Amino acid sequence: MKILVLHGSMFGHTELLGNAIAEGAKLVEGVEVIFKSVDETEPDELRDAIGIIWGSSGIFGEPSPKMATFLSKLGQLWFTGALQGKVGGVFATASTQHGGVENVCKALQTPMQHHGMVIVSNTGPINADRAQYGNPYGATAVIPVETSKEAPMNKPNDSEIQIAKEYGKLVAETAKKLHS
Ligand SMILES: Cc1cc2nc3c(=O)[nH]c(=O)nc-3n(C[C@H](O)[C@H](O)[C@H](O)COP(=O)(O)O)c2cc1C
Repeated sequence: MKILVLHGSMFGHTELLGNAIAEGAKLVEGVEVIFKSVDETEPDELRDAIGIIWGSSGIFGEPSPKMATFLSKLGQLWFTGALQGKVGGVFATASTQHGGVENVCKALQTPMQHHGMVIVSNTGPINADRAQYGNPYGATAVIPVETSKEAPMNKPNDSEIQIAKEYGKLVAETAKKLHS
């Protein structure tokens, strides 16, 4: 039972969040998790996955060009109904609190709906962490831009990583329930 976690990260930030999602999905017994960039992914690789989680950085409030290019290659999969019934989830990063991270999630869900996928909300225990860092649409992180090119890369905070792990696990569990 394969779960694909695919990122359209341009500078590495979204890749870190995607890695946490993949780590969470790996906690589900019997599930094989593949984590990679969309530009290293051929559309046919999606055919035998039971769950697909894809994510992107926000570029002016929309998914990155890398992600958009990948989505534009999925026409044949739509035409053949290849993704219908698969379980889906999304993730996104941006650098500012109101910089469009929710919009990016919604924009990443729309193609999943066109493909007939079953989208999993990012739900869990209602605690202080989720109240501040949770996002019903998917796993997200707001990561400030580095102050210079030499500065070390900023990362999602511990709460964002933890919620992302829980989301990866939830999507994988849901996919396993629906497909076993
Ligand atoms: C051209 C460009 C446009 C961006 N637009 C936004 C934006 O609208 N809102 C925001 O909060 N961050 C914006 N960002 C910041 C990125 O979304 C943020 O740094 C993200 O974490 C980068 O992820 P990545 O390293 O995985 O590509 C933009 C960055 C670039 C380069």
